[in-house]
Amino acid sequence: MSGPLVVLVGPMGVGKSTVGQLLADRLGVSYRDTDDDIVAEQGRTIAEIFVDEGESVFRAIEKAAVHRALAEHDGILALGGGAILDAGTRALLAGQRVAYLSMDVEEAVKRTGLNAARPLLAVNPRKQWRELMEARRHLYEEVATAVIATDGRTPEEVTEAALDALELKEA
Ligand SMILES: Nc1ncnc2c1ncn2[C@@H]1O[C@H](COP(=O)(O)OP(=O)(O)O)[C@@H](O)[C@H]1O
Ligand SMILES: O=C(O)C1=C[C@@H](OP(=O)(O)O)[C@@H](O)[C@H](O)C1
Ligand SMILES: [Mg+2]
Repeated sequence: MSGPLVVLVGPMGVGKSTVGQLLADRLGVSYRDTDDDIVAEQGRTIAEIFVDEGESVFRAIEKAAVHRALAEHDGILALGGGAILDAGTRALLAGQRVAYLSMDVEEAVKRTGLNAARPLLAVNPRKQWRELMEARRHLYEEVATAVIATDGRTPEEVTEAALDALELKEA
């Protein structure tokens, strides 16, 4: 299978970036995060791109970054939470090992509610998160080859559960 060893998807704040790094360490492979690629390429934060140019411009930048990373990277790849909104991206994920990290709304508010770096949750995070999940849950499920619940688990415990669910052995 070409492409990343594992692609991580799931909503904002579920721990894709945190667990992605831990998984890479445990498996002895490299880690890449498409949000980091976008910030490096654009020379500005994700929040700045949203404020300056709006969500649709961000999505176009994101789509290009995700497609590039899927073609280039062979380690652990974490996507931004909305990357799966793009049908072309979902098509590229078919045939990949894709882990969907999930959580319920209370856990989401705990992790992201006060974090202004995520512009989509800046106002009324609980309601916004529910609406985002109504629109996206089926897309995460569509692309996933494994679903890992993160509620009440530490990042290390989630990493362990992911290694089990993905049937991956450590280096
Ligand atoms: N399993 C976990 N339990 C508690 N907090 C977590 C867990 N995983 C991540 N976090 C925290 O939640 C926030 C969002 O994590 P992050 O890895 O950036 O998520 P994502 O990349 O999915 O948006 C960070 O402050 C991180 O430290
Ligand atoms: O879910 C989303 O639409 C977004 C998720 C964010 O990434 P994380 O999922 O890593 O927080 C980031 O790409 C942007 O703020 C939009
Ligand atoms: Mg992230």
